[in-house]
Amino acid sequence: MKVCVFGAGAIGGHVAARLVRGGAEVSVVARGATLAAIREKGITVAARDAEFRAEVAASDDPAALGPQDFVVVTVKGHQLGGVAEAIGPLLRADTPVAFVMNGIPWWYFDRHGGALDGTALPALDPGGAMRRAVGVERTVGGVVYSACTITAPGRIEVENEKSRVVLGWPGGGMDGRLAALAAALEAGGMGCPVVPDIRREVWAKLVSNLSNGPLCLLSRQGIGPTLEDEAARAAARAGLAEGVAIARGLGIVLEMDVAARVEASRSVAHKPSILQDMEAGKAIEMEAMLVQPLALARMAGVETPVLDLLVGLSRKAAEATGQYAPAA
Ligand SMILES: NC(=O)C1=CN([C@@H]2O[C@H](COP(=O)(O)OP(=O)(O)OC[C@H]3O[C@@H](n4cnc5c(N)ncnc54)[C@H](OP(=O)(O)O)[C@@H]3O)[C@@H](O)[C@H]2O)C=CC1
Ligand SMILES: CC(C)(CO)C(=O)C(=O)O
Repeated sequence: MKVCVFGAGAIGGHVAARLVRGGAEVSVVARGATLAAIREKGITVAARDAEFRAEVAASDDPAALGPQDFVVVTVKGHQLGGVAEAIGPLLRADTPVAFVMNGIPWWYFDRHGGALDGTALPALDPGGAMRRAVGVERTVGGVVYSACTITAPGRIEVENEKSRVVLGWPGGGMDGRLAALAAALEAGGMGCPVVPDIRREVWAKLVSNLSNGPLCLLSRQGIGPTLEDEAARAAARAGLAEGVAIARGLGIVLEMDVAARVEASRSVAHKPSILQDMEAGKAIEMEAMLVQPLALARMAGVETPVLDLLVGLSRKAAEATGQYAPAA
């Protein structure tokens, strides 16, 4: 199976290396120092279960990699415009494209059903560029649980015990292509359940990003250290509860013990990717992960005073340093 991972950063590098271990023929679209390092010495993953190196074909030009059986996109939300421009040469008529990223995906209301079916989210897909370049027919939703940090170009450290990517077609269902990708990831040591309702998975993870992410941006510390503070834990519980309420307003009922989830997060030292980007002086992935969920809350008539404050202050902090990234 020929798979291309578009964006070989922390998550993309980890996924690509697991796919190699699982027997897939893997290439990556990468650039700059990451591309040079991967060409020279492959991708190194240091995880709890194994430390290993994986060789992949790498290029900054998708045309050099050619048509694929599957493409996995793992860039930051505000980098999708560049992907839409470049992805064409990787696609045959039937190549599925999985978007394995945090936040509300650009396709969220496609194949959604009901009154909101087909609602476009221009802040996540300006001008409909991704809809034109990829389209919903071949789009697969993805949610990733893997706490990754790049410690040198091409080297990724993974903090959590066992990583997993959850995949699902926006309209539900399963087919051989998804099964083959999932099997390769599983064989490489990364869990990969395929689920009938990927939007539920989006929200099940997003509620944590929404509450912990801004708190860590404001404290400039990892999740566990931030949650040592009792007031931060109270805010995290309130933020999580508001996230669950937004999901419910959109028709997704999450069975979640918010207090238990906050307690469990106290043992996670990881600095969320948005904090890693803030510290590195890079653009911060705020639109898909923080801003759009609150826009959807307004759409669903759900009030979110705690998240409004947390996200509002985080946005101000990012704007003050020129790191607020609207969609590309
Ligand atoms: N890191 C983590 O622990 C987790 C991250 N996530 C989510 O996963 C997604 C990916 O995050 P993460 O891996 O951390 O991000 P990274 O910034 O580490 O990786 C993205 C990579 O894509 C590259 N890229 C972007 N656009 C292009 C392009 N047009 N051509 C070539 N390369 C490109 C970037 O290059 P460059 O650096 O030059 O921009 C970068 O190397 C995000 O949605 C994030 O929220 C989810 C769970 C955990
Ligand atoms: C913090 C983590 C690993 C999950 O909550 C994440 O999604 C991120 O770093 O962006």
